[in-house]
Amino acid sequence: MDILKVLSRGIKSNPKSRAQGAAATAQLPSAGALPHPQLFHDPVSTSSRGKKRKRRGDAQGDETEHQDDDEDLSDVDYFAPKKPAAESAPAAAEEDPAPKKRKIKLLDEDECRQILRSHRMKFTVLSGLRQTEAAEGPDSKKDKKQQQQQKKKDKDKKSKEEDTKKDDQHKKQIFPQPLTSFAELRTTYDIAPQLAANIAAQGFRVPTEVQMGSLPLLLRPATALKKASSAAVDVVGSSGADFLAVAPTGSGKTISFLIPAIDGALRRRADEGRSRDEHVLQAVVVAPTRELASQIVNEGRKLAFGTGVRVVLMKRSLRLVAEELKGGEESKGEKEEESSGGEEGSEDEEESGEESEEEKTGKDKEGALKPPARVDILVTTPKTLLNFLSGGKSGARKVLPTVRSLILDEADVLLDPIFRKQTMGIWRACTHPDVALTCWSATMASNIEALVTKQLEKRSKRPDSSPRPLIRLVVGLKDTAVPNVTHKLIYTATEAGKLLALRQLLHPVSSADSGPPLRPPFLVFTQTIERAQALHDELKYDIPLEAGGPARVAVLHSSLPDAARARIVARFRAGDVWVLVTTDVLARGVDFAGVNGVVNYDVPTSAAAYVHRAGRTGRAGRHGGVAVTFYTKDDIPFVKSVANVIAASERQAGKAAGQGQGQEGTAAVPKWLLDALPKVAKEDKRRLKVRGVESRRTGGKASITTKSSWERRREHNRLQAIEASKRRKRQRREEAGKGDKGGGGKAAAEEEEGEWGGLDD
Ligand SMILES: Nc1ncnc2c1ncn2[C@@H]1O[C@H](COP(=O)(O)OP(=O)(O)OP(=O)(O)O)[C@@H](O)[C@H]1O
Repeated sequence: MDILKVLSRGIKSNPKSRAQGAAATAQLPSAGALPHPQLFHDPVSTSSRGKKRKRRGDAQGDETEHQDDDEDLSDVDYFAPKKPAAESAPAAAEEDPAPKKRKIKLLDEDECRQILRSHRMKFTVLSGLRQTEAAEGPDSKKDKKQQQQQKKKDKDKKSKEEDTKKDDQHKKQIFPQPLTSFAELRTTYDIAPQLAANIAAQGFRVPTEVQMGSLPLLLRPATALKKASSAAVDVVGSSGADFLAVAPTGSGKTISFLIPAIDGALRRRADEGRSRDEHVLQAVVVAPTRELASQIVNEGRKLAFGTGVRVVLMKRSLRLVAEELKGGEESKGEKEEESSGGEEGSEDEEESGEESEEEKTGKDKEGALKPPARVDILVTTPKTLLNFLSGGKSGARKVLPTVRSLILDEADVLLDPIFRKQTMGIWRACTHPDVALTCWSATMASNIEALVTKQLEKRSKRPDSSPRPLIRLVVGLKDTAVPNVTHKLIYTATEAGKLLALRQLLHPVSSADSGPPLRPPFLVFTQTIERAQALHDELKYDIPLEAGGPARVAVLHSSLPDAARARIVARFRAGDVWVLVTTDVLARGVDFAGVNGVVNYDVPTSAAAYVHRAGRTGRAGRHGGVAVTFYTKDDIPFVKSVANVIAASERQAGKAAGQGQGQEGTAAVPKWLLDALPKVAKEDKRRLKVRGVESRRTGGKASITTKSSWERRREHNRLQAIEASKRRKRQRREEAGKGDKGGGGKAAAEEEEGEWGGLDD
């Protein structure tokens, strides 16, 4: 078979297979209209509401039901019909008229409980309830008894584990109001009309689970908990809460933190009587990579359009309004500790050399210091902001006393040793006594939760701070599942075999070999930058020139300059790049809506890494995304955690792992394999997370190739020469055929084109 035919699959449509292709394409994440974004809709008894809720996927049914809900709660549907941004966000809506007093209909606690259960949302108060123990319900006596016994036992033992156990006694479940439609943001939670209009302009039909759960509590905690009977209510009602959300990848966490941040900035501007031109830094959003930070800025600007709230990306050249600390207000050790970089092996954001001198120094051409930037919401990577706060080599250390909200997106990695010192440095610089912390991720290890709890408790002991509980929302299974994605685990005996298997997957010789091909666009993850570069070198000649050639394959990693990274992301978003080879730098947060496939060329180094990488496809409820993971015998000791995530995801999706012979079920990881894979020792897990598979770091296995680069170049040049010669011949025949009455030249050209023929789906 002509290899070029195979490689060019999926490029040009073939009329014969067009109809067939259309049906298949409709299943792809990159195709079709905005899907139903809610992941869970379990049937529960809803007698009090008088309606049985439909299962997930029945978008029409859900919509009707939500519209009915809306009728109860509001007279205006702000979110339908969908209009273009400019139309639906008119300037007239800019000023917030005094909200009319209207009677808000809230759900009772039982109704809240049912809706939250149906969508698999669970709220737990993790800390901050000590002050209100007296007000607790029937369980409080039991809790107290247990506490006393525990106190006795623990008198002399002050280990961390015991602290955690003690904290467990304070965990309480609560049932706040869920947001059943976006219209409620205006009618019940009273957000500004312009902000509501901007949300409407996004065209979302229903809120996702994390939006249902978090928005009421973060916007108006007192309203959200008005009907709740827990002890947390009083505390939250008076001073709000710190918040930790664990929800699946692609479930809309970004707008869940941006809406309250913009609303908070608007409210304080009104309360303080400031004009639209006076900007005070109110919120800081920290994200681990520049790509994610830029994406958040874009989302923020869409939501803040016309409100006067400025959402700004932190750059080295940016000067913020900050308070300088006088000497002695902090220890030297602390300063040194915080300004140190990330750990070895981390794919964090190194400063790259593409900034101009002006940008680096923050001075203009005449050498004068630029005025401070006008910012309400700052989005930053940890190191860029910390560099500013630590004042460079000679400057004084600074703090940000006006910040009222610190938002950690991908909080578990920001609080992991890779970024911990930098993140903690930023947190310490937010010195307002009532600064609220919110943490967001699809994965959250218990040690990270414990760290947050401990830090918040420390802060709450400061004389000027008011008591605030820490509330956690978990949507679905904590840490372990990537619903909505089809998983494949593929074994190859050798590293070289892996490359062949990848090619097979991208360009299968026949569908019987490896199932349906992955369709562009897809992301391919490797363990190291070197391997990403090497794999890119291998794959770039795989796409024929007629289909775009090497430009269709790109590589992105943290050693590239900012501008190059931004360009590649833009080309991938635009569909110009089909295969993007990358490292874990793109594993978290980035939202490429149409990614059809994720290939873990190298096994992810932890279960969490798998969840985030696989979660680049199947976003916002989209179906049809595929996550393929290759493993070799070097990976076998570490594959169990990945296999466990896959098995949990498939259980959620209702796929069976066959038990015995002939009952293999439909699972990517059959039960026999799951049982056979060795358990990973804690120490191995830790080492793997930091360094990856050791054999891939240096030596023969670190490189990726089946041929030498000289051989590859020679092969590529040979193919190009053949193509050029064919083109020349074709042109000659066409020219000759112009005088030919029977059009023989054209026929010959068609015949020759037929050699390609395979651009058929
Ligand atoms: N209610 C909604 N309906 C439909 N699409 C939505 C809704 N909310 C957000 N989206 C879209 O879902 C996509 C994923 O959102 P987002 O990037 O916020 O996910 P995330 O939960 O932060 O994912 P990750 O954990 O990977 O960072 C975005 O394209 C966003 O525009």
